[in-house]
Amino acid sequence: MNSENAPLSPSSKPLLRALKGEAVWPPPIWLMRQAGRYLPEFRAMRDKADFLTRCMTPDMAEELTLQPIRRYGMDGAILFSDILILPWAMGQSLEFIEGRGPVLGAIRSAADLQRLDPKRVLEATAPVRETLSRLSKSLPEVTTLLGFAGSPFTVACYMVEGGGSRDFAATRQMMQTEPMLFDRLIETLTVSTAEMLCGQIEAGAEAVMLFDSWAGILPPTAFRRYVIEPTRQIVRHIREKHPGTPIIGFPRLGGIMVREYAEQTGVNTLALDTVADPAQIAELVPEITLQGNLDPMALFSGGEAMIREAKAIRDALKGRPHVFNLGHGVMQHTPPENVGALVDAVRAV
Ligand SMILES: Cc1c2[nH]c(c1CCC(=O)O)Cc1[nH]c(c(CCC(=O)O)c1C)Cc1[nH]c(c(CCC(=O)O)c1C)Cc1[nH]c(c(C)c1CCC(=O)O)C2
Repeated sequence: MNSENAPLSPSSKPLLRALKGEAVWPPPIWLMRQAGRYLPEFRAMRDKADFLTRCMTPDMAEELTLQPIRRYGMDGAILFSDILILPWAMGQSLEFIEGRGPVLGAIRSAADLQRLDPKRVLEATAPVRETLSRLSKSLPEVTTLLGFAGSPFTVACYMVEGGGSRDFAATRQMMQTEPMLFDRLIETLTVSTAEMLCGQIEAGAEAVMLFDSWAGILPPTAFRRYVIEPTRQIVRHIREKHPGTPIIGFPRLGGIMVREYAEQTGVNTLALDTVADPAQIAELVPEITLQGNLDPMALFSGGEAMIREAKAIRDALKGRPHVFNLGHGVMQHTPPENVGALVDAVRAV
């Protein structure tokens, strides 16, 4: 067999190479929430089934994962699922309500926590692994398949609050008044998240991402205890079983604390939020891969300003391992053509 039709080795995937620490130029690109309501083909599927059904039906989840790959040829395909699948799999009630977001049966006491059953997780998430295993066959050869989970702290925020919140007051109060209960919740989530991510890797995920969307609401001592330490444990557990699989950490709005996070958790890649200055962070953290961090509003608005901002980020990180992405998810009414223009701009050399 000559080299032209030899099967591609994993290292010929630009995103995987960048996640493993190589400065690939131009940087590979994928976007958080690239499968979403801004795509007409996504909205068409939405009328067919509720969100949980779409996540837990391999046919649908596979199709939804593939939609942005077909349209834009992204370098990464992120599994269509949600961070709240984990509490749901443990037995917490979960509903996604139009215009309101997720609604869960709030965990406020030891008895509430006791009712959850982490032993159910493996079986309840079997369809997710089936989706990944189908995707590893249906994706283009150059595309990297990404699994993910929420980080224990962010998932705990939704579990305690019973949904989204402006300030997650009930969660922060539980940390103060019932630290043993909150610690137990975090420990339960840490173990289950590590196991779930290993399962995703065994089913075909080539890298995994930990979303810690609310890390930035914590003071430093709590950030170390509830963000850095659980992440470190999850990374250690995954490394023991799957030493070569890259792990992306996203401690959103972590500010200067991202330095300790990058030094101490062992993640391969630090995902930057919209507020982070890429050049400054590059100075601050060890030589790991950086991911990010265009403002989703720049993508929403498009035009020359978007292209200028995207190129400034790309050029600021030139020479260093970088994965182009947003600083947070794609906004709901983003014009799909702006996403195409962004991909072209990032790839134009
Ligand atoms: C906090 C959080 C959640 N989910 C997620 C986070 C972390 C990232 C972040 O900070 O945004 C992560 C997530 N959610 C979803 C994905 C799938 C893959 C992708 O990025 O394309 C991923 C990686 C699908 C989704 N998750 C959700 C949708 C929309 C539901 C629908 O289409 O009916 C999608 C496509 C619902 C969801 N899920 C969640 C909320 C708060 C909501 C409601 C808000 C909203 O509707 O946008 C919890």
